[in-house]
Amino acid sequence: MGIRNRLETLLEDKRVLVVGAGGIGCELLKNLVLTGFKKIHVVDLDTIDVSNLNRQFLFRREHVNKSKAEVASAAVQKLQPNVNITFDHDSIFNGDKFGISFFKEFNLVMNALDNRSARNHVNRLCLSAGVPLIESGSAGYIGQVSVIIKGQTQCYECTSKPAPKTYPGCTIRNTPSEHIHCTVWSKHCFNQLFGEVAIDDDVSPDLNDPENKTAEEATETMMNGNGHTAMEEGNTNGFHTNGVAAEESNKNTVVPSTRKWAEESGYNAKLIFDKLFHDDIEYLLTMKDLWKSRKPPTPITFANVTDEAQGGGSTEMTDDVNDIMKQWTLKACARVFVESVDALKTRKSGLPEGQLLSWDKDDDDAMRFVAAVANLRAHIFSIPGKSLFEIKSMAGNIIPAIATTNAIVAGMVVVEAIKVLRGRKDLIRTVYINRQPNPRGQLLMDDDPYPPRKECFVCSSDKREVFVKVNLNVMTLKMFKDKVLTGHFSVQSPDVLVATTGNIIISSDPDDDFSELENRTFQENNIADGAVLEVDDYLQDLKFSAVLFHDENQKDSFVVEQDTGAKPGESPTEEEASEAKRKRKSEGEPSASEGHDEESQAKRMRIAAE
Ligand SMILES: Nc1ncnc2c1ncn2[C@@H]1O[C@H](COP(=O)(O)OP(=O)(O)OP(=O)(O)O)[C@@H](O)[C@H]1O
Ligand SMILES: [Zn+2]
Repeated sequence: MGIRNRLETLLEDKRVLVVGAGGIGCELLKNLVLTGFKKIHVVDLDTIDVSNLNRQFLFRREHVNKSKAEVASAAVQKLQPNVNITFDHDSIFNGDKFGISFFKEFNLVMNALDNRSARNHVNRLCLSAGVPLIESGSAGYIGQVSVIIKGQTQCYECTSKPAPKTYPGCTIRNTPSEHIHCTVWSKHCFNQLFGEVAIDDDVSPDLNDPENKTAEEATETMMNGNGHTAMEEGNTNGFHTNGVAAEESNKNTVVPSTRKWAEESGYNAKLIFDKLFHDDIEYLLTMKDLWKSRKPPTPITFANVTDEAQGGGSTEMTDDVNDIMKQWTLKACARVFVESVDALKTRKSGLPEGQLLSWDKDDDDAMRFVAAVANLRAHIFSIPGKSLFEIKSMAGNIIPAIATTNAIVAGMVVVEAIKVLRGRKDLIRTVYINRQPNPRGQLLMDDDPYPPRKECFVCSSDKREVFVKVNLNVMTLKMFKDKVLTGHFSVQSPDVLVATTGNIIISSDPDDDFSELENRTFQENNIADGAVLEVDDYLQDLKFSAVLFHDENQKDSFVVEQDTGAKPGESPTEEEASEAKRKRKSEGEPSASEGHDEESQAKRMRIAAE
């Protein structure tokens, strides 16, 4: 029998699921039908955007705003009319439709997703249903394909993925040293003034900065209104401490939020300018310890920036506020600041009561505001400025999607898929697409799949444990549920009980009212250091223990260690050791263990580029 016939026979009755019909998904669906796959189901929640058309080649201009899953299915059906292709325009998180029994209907699942939580979710369902999964991803010129088979290879979560890049709050609020710190602050500033305010978005000086030994003195100054002109004028300053700082200084003064202050000032752009770039900076200067070994910031006012012709001599700078490729002069930044604050103020006031603006890199006013604010702050801290174009790419975390990388990834997915369906697990490889050929001239590299990690909290057959450091006096059960269980562990419908007492503290049943309990801290619920919580998500068929450790240094934040069973702080972990091994093996190329999501890809790109 020829190879074509053998393939036809093999694929005749195989049913496969493709999750995601974007960049990789379109390539993959085309490859599958051209290879001879006969029964394909595709799930995608999204509709087609104009920006998808340059690489998601199954879509045409007339398809914009239509379902990706539907249009992609119809397009590949045309390529091979005898293919049985079905679709769902829905999120894979929809547990009513896509539960374990749904996954069991397939011989193989292939992910073509773009986010970690959906990948985690499919990983868990495939493990539970006992269906092999092929995971893939790309970021710019690099890509990866790996096969996940329960009990035989590492699952997607055997290695923890690097957390999204975050910066210490005090660096952002007090001592920025890179332009990205100013860009992050600037996005927070947008939220403070016009958008949804997250607890981590505070832009005012941070008195809790561990370096700031003069905090008390500074707090006194602020509370008394001494030496801090704006404070003397009542609420014109709007400088507010975070809750903990206020508590620690034992002065529960209610200090108005930046938003409230801006609203009361009628969003007067020039006043906001002087508060952000002069008054708050003057205030930072009173925290003297911060500037012992750093260059202190230089406050600016709207009047002196606009009166002085700043930066006019530099060829790199422009007064043309429409030039997004060149760095604006300070004067131009001040002008954009006023224009964008005015525009955003008008848009915000036109919204129905209670609605807010949300930051989007493609929203011109929002982007111009962030670029101007970031450069003004950068100037204050003696950090070189950037063009709007550069800031947009940093602020939007943009890694360009490269159609060719997606095509190679999708090709390798099919190669591995056939091995899995032939039952040739001995042939399975993890494949990496490098940014450039390695010293041996290879652009594509492959490696043996790694065996499952014994302590993986998702796929281990015996010990599923994670260690979480939280401040038990600050973190409420609700914060734990939202930030740790959902935000970090991608758990969808958790039931949580305390191992020692058997008390249920979080319930997935919508009829249960746990609101009183959930709004209390762990400490208020008598949950102490070392407590073991049993977490159970019936939708994902996932159970693990979370051991809580009290850490005074965490506020509403947390640290997770889920690796070797070592207590928090003990290192190196087994994962780190095996990652080092992989790095050696791949001769400086990206490591196998890292995920496919934006952050880890960016990290891998850096490694590859170095
Ligand atoms: N929970 C989910 N359920 C179903 N599909 C999902 C889910 N999350 C993401 N997807 C889909 O996965 C696909 C990923 O494709 P891709 O990485 O090319 O992203 P994109 O949104 O099409 O493009 P870009 O992000 O570059 O604008 C998208 O079509 C997206 O809708
Ligand atoms: Zn695992």
